[in-house]
Amino acid sequence: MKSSPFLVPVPFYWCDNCHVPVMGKLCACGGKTRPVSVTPPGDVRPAFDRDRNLVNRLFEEQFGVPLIPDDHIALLNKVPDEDRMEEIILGGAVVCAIRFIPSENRWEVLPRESAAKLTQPTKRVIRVTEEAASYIKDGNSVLMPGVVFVSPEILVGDSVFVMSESGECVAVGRAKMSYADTVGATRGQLVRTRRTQKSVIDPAPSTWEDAIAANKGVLDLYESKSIEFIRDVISKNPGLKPTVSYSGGKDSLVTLLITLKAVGKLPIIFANTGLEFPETIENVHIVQEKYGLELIERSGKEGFWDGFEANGPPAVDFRWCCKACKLEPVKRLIEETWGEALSLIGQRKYESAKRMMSPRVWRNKNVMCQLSAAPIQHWTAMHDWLYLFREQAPYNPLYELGLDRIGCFMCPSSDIACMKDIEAMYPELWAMWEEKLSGWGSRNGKTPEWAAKGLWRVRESAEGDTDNDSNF
Ligand SMILES: Nc1ncnc2c1ncn2[C@@H]1O[C@H](COP(=O)(O)OS(=O)(=O)O)[C@@H](OP(=O)(O)O)[C@H]1O
Repeated sequence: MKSSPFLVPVPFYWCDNCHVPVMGKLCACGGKTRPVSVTPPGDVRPAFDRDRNLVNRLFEEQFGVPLIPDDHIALLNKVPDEDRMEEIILGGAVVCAIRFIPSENRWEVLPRESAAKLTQPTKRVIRVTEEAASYIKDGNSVLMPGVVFVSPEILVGDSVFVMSESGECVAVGRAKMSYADTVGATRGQLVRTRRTQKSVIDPAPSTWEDAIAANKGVLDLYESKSIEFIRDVISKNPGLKPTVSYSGGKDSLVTLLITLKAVGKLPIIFANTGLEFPETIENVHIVQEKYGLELIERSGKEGFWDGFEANGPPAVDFRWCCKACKLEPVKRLIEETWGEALSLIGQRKYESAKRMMSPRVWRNKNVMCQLSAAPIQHWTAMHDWLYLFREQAPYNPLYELGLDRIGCFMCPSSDIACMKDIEAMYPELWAMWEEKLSGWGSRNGKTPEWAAKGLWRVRESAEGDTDNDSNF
């Protein structure tokens, strides 16, 4: 049997003294940390204001109260699901997950018992006697005998909190009966409880400054290892022009900052696909100016629209676009300018199964003139963010607007939840894309749903060199 590439342990811990995440077994305070159990790959990241507002709004709609206290830091962990699902981590425990249901165009909260240690739900609550509570804590369903209170808004299928009369949350689960069904009922299964991992929670306030201080040793170590790697790969390849591939994303920004410390200024290469968000273009220029760097930009716009006419829109399983808009322009640029180059790239192993298996130094078969190297291959997104906060780096503001990955605005690898956000934030850009999709669709026998419902994102029968995860 093939083992999961994600069996690599996630270095994600919590310090109960400092009330912050620590990316190692020892906190800078000297205390030992405890591991936090998150779903692999565990590329945990901070919840920014927009993420916090979304979680609070959803929790309030379902359970009557917001979840995240203003003075607590919150983290997100993207987990595999039909579309988008995120674990929400507070106080060193996963307190709930939110998942997007594309067919219903809505989010749902899947709570865990630990959420009730942070906030007291007022909606979708069931109260049971202490005797029933001890039975339910053993993993049993909630049966009508023993139930003393049912919130009136409960419908069949709703997620609910099951509380004891003394106020302890004894289980979470899905209602099998509505409130109306329970009126006068003395029998029946009211809730099928969900087994969730019992986790320790440390519900105390803290700040990102506290987290940066707690991670000092870890960040210094990761930085010095990456510096060592950069110096080593450059010295082993003296004939190659060293450069940094900068995309306007957080990983390439970390890579750039570390490169500056390792060897000073190098030219940055930006392949402008013509499908970038305005904030990304602006970020590339801000970074170039702030660090006084030579920016070498190439456009991949023509390649994209020519490819679109010939192939139709790119799909998750047919990403011809990376080759056309990024690899080809960069290949030409390197061949024309230096012949061959070494590019430091913001690739990390926690980003995808393919990247988990990738070597740290490689050549893409489509760009043989470029030797690629990943100084931050072993970093998680949390390392990135703590480092960027510590260095007060000018990161792309799109991350604060709810995007966790920066790339082309209509990347087929984005989930529907993300595309809905982008459509709302950039209506004109999205309308242009839908028009192009509909035009190509009607010329090629596609139904209107193909364009409108995101069906274009998957093309099962595609063949050829699609360079799906471009390994830039
Ligand atoms: N357009 C463009 N121009 C210059 N450099 C780029 C570009 N796209 C990707 N990269 C480099 O590849 C790193 C990983 O990028 P991504 O995972 O976002 O994209 S890709 O799938 O590799 O195309 C990426 O780091 P981050 O984007 O910060 O993750 C860059 O170092």
